[in-house]
Amino acid sequence: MIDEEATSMEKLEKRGVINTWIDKHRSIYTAATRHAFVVSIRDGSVDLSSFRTWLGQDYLFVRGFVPFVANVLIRAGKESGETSDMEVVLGGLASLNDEIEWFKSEGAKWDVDFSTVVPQTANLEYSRFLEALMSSEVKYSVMMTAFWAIEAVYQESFAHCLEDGNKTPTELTGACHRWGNDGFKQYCSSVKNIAERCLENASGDVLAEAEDVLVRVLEHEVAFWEMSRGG
Ligand SMILES: Cc1ncc(CNC=O)c(N)n1
Repeated sequence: MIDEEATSMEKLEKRGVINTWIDKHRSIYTAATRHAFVVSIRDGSVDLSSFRTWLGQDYLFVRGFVPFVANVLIRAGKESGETSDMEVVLGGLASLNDEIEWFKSEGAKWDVDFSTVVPQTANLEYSRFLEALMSSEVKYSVMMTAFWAIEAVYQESFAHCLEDGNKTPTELTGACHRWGNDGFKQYCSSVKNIAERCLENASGDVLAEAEDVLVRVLEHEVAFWEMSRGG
């Protein structure tokens, strides 16, 4: 092999398989991270009834996401060769504890009574998908890829609402900071590194499954944002 080829292959490898998949599925990735609802928060045109719908549905989602993350934590403790995996996931679980409290105070602020919120189809379908991922048959690397994608969509979306030139209404910056802050970005990057490390040793079949799961997360995220349109 000529040197030039070796160098470019090395570069390709270092880029990581997740970035390669994101490039390959760029349109759905952009649809998930730059949805009209998110863009409307950033440009200040957001309809408050849409925000309230999202808030109620996301509260229900997060309650279902906790057992999923707890499952990831258990798998990290059992199956990962690296002790730090468990610490990263535990950090995520701890922030979900704060997050539920945040949702409650936000619910009171926007007069959304969570006890009467009914999960919509997109939410139920997303929960069912998470349930399926908790099966012991799903490989740790696949689960970790899904976990990263779920977190990364929110990080990328809400960070966009805080970028230069935003007109995000002050009363919505709390939500944006929750997922758009640098600590959450760092945490997503740690989860991505774990997923990448696991995928390095994965078989072709497992890689194909992880890629499929990544795309399905993005589709569920788009459908989730879409619920806010109903107001
Ligand atoms: C639908 C959805 N996807 C991802 C997140 C972010 N993770 C935890 O909060 C979220 N809250 N909701």
